[in-house]
Amino acid sequence: MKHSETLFQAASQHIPGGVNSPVRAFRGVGGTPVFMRRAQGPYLYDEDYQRYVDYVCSWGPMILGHAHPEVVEAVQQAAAHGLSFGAPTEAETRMAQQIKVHFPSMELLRMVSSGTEATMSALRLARGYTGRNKIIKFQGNYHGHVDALLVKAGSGALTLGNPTSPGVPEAVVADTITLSYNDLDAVKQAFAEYGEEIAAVILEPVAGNMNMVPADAAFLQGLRDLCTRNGSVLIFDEVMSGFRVHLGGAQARYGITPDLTCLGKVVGGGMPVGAFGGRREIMEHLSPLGGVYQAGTLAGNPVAMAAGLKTLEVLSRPGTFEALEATTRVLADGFRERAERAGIPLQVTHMGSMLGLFFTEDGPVRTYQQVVDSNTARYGRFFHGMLENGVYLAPAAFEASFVSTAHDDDVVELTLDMAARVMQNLGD
Ligand SMILES: Cc1ncc(COP(=O)(O)O)c(C=O)c1O
Ligand SMILES: N[C@H](C=O)CCC(=O)O
Repeated sequence: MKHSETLFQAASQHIPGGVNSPVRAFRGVGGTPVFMRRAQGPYLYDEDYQRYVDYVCSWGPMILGHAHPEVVEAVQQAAAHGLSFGAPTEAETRMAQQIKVHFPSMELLRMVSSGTEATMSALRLARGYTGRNKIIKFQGNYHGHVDALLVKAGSGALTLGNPTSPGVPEAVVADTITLSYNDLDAVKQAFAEYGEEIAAVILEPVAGNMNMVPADAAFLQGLRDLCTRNGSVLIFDEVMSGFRVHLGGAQARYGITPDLTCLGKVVGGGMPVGAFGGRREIMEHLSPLGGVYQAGTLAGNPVAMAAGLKTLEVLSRPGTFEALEATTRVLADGFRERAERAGIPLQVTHMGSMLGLFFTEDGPVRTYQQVVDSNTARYGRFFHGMLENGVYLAPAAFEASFVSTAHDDDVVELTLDMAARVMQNLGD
């Protein structure tokens, strides 16, 4: 950690908290963030030449593992033809077509440069389309740092104790109604009170920013029905769950179709990309067809499209997703079994290639309250024990873990051996 410590001190002189995104600062688990110098397959290598099995996967995007040779080659080829044109390219159409193969509900879609842009734009569009202002979101869900959605948010906002951010004017969040995840009665009540004023309901259909909590199918179906009945737009934020819980995201997994979908992470293959799209009738309200303005200098960037397209192509090969899901299941079962043997109460959630670890007896975990009541101090000790043994988990108790196609049986076995070792000395 010697070099990481020096680098962190230097970074802290110039960058707030020494990091360009807060959860990286390790405040959720204590200690000094590990500075990485390279990554390959399932491994990260730090500045002190330590190797780690990586379950952060850059917070989701690296679904094929790091520096996948086909993706790197595609990026190199695209870069050699120019980094950005600010004009349309054929690759953008191919990307839209490729996404629609898996997400047919996205009849029209637009590329942006981050998940935050995707949710921000979807929200504006929903409001422009309905002519209404109020929106419903859920506690512990995180949709990027969009002002109107930084209310009782998950991820770093929750970890760092600022789920509702200072700097967001009250007027901006006056129309944000925040409810409990998986609590359909609360949503029914809100619709009973505000029905005709509600522009949109936005949620993570599999929440990955309060660790990993799947929505109940009845909850999602209930939201679908309420939105349809009240003329509100149902937005699935699948920035994280897209291509992760199923190639077609949570909407394919649950068989419930939203009006708008937000994507990010995997769709960019490690490059800064997001996308939003949905019903044609709604999407046609976007400029230049309609009046709802949305734009981006680097939107549809050719190098990013190349990375995303190749990632989706490799991921779509027969058997690839199924194998990834099977690996995740072995890992989840293994964590459960090792914890049981060590007498440590642990709840494990998993779906597709996402996984959640909660140190609590209170399962299955379905609510925000269960998440925040879990033993986060113990998670911190587990995190550091695993780190010392060469396994890099999320440096915060409120983040999901991710598996890639590069995580093979040996890597999983090694991870579970280390987990068994660390659980021997985990304390209370
Ligand atoms: C579900 C979800 N939505 C939106 C975002 C925002 O994406 P980005 O960080 O690319 O802006 C994230 C991650 O940060 C996310 O997990
Ligand atoms: N949970 C966040 C996104 O999914 C983590 C990424 C970040 O905030 O840096």
